[in-house]
Amino acid sequence: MTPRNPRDGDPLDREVDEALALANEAEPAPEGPGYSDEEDWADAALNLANGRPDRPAPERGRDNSADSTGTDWAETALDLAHERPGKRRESREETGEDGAGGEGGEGILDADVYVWRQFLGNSTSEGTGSKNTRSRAPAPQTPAPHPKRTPAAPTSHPHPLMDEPHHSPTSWPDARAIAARAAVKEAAHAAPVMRPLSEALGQVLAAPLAALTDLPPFDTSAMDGWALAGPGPWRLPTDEKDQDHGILAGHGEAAALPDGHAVRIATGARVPPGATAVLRSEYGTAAGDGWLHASAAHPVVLGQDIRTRGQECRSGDQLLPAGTLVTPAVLGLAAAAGYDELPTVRRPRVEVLVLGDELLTEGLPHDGRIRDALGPMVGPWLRALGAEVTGTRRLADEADAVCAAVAESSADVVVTTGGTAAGPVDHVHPTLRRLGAELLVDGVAVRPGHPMLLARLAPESRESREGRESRENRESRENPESPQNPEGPDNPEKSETPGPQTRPARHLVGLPGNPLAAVSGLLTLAEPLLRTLTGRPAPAPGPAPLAEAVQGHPRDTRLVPVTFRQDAAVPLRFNGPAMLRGIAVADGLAVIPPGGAKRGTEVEVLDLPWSAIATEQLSYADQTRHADQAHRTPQAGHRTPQAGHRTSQASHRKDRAAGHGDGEDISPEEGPA
Ligand SMILES: Nc1nc2c(c(=O)[nH]1)N[C@H]1C(S)=C(S)[C@@H](COP(=O)(O)OP(=O)(O)OC[C@H]3O[C@@H](n4cnc5c(N)ncnc54)[C@H](O)[C@@H]3O)O[C@H]1N2
Ligand code: MOO
Repeated sequence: MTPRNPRDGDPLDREVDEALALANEAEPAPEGPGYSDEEDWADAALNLANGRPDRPAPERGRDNSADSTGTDWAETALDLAHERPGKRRESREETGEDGAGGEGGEGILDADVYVWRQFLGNSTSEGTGSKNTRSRAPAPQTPAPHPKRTPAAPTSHPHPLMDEPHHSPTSWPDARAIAARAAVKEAAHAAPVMRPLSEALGQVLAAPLAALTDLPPFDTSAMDGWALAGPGPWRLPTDEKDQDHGILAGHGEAAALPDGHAVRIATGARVPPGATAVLRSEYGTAAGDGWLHASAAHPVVLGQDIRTRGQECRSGDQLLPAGTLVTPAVLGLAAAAGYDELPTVRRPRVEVLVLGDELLTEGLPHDGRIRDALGPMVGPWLRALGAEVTGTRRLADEADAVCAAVAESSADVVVTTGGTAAGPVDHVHPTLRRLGAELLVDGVAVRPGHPMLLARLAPESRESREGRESRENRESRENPESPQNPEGPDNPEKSETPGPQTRPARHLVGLPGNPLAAVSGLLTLAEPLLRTLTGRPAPAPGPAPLAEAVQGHPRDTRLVPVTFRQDAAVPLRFNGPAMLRGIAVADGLAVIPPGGAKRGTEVEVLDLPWSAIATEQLSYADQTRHADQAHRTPQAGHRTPQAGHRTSQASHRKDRAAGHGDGEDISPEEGPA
């Protein structure tokens, strides 16, 4: 049996996570990151906590004969933590080691001390000077058990990966890159969907938008005034109607204007042939003698206030590349350029499976049961990421039920919540094994959310598809009113179920059950996966300076909810893995590298995809109005989507930051610790 990775499933790691959250809340964080002088003791504390040796005994000066009673091994961690930096540095140099994590740049975790203090009743135990410490330390290879807390031993903690080759979590950047690449083939095979403009908001252009007309399509007047021919003064028409209104917008071509003549014209009206300029009404005087005079202050310039045909674009010009998000402005431009419908990227169909017997769908928590916080949250977020959420189903913690639900799902992407860890009813790993799925990412070095996973499922088998289809047909015959989604019309769109040939594989994103960990999984794995499947551009990198230092995990990336104030990212409290209070008032998730980040450090901030939700909702309203209109696939010869052209959408961060700068945002200090 391969020894378990000490980082997998260690309860102490969870304590560290909680402590990180609390440490951020309790005291102002010291100016991080790095705390390079203290790297050793943090490693030592973690190593001992994880029941593994920290340093070879001679270098550490441990006395192997020391008695290993009770709290010794824990005290040792604390003792190491209290060592003087100079001493530690010396020890590091002596050993030539680079820290236990092997990833470099590891930093101290004040939170580690916090955890240890909690275990030890907030005391550091008597006589724990740097020298005494070493002589009292137990043999590092055989840490004595703590009376209250036994360091995890390989055999005491079954983990689904124990029987597999050495498994280490994927780094956070790698996990995102893998997720972004995972469905490239599927994205390339998906046929575009033609949508009427009224249903295209929030979709992504599957093909470049080429102008179907010149814009403006003819020479138009930019102002209300007179169309003029040649130099003035100009003779005005004698016809009463022409004197009153002249040429109005929305009419066919007017009669040619002879040289030296003028005629009233409205903004947007077609300029008559022969006109050389437009004179604004406020710059000219029609004295009543049949002549128009330009005011001396505004001499007429050739072509003034005429918008010439094709000024904005010529027919055939590319206005927008494929991959552009259809915003209200894009709808307007497309309409102006002659479009009635747009080729859009087919939205990936996503089914959400919420696992957990303890979950309630209504009312207050009782009898050890809690409200399902993920069911209401994950679907809308997935829609904001461009998915067509076909349904959110709650499943019992029952292996066969979970396996059947995943196997039979017709969705392109199955998103599960909970059950990713190694508990007795955590059925995600066993299900994936049973289904022969390929694990692309199995655990990520990120806090919270480290048990998250991404798998490639075999395409739905023919038997499974036929069984499902006949069941669905039967159900819809029996109850034609009932939506397929048991939660109601999660999405009113007509389903864009493609043929099996366009869905060569399906994917599964396993989100951890802790709610903030699930959000972390959404942004780490689901966002890049769906970005590829929806043809959306990668978000523009949006670094922001940290308003205060943030403690780091020694090896893992941390994602910390932040709000923006005067362009700086202010870390929010209540950022523990099981908490949603921080993220609920956040503008984004700051990416804190292993070891932490100092105040002022520019860190990446992941946008939370709720600005897109607004467009989804608008789209929803429009869709209900146009429910009778079927989606059509493009006719032969219609423009086909082209890969590779992606524009990055403007980041809203600056705007949001400006908004928060006015002092009306929610204070990150609000609420009790
Ligand atoms: N032995 C180990 N235990 C745990 C590990 C580990 O590595 N080894 N990792 C911990 C971490 S970190 C996380 S995160 C969780 C992930 O656990 P699961 O994905 O298996 O999720 P559950 O055990 O089902 O639930 C965890 C937690 O979250 C609550 N939960 C679940 N679903 C919901 C929901 N829809 N709404 C609200 N809350 C939910 C659940 O009640 C649990 O409290 O595992 C740790 N354990
Ligand atoms: O720490 Mo878990 O990764 O709670 O998310």
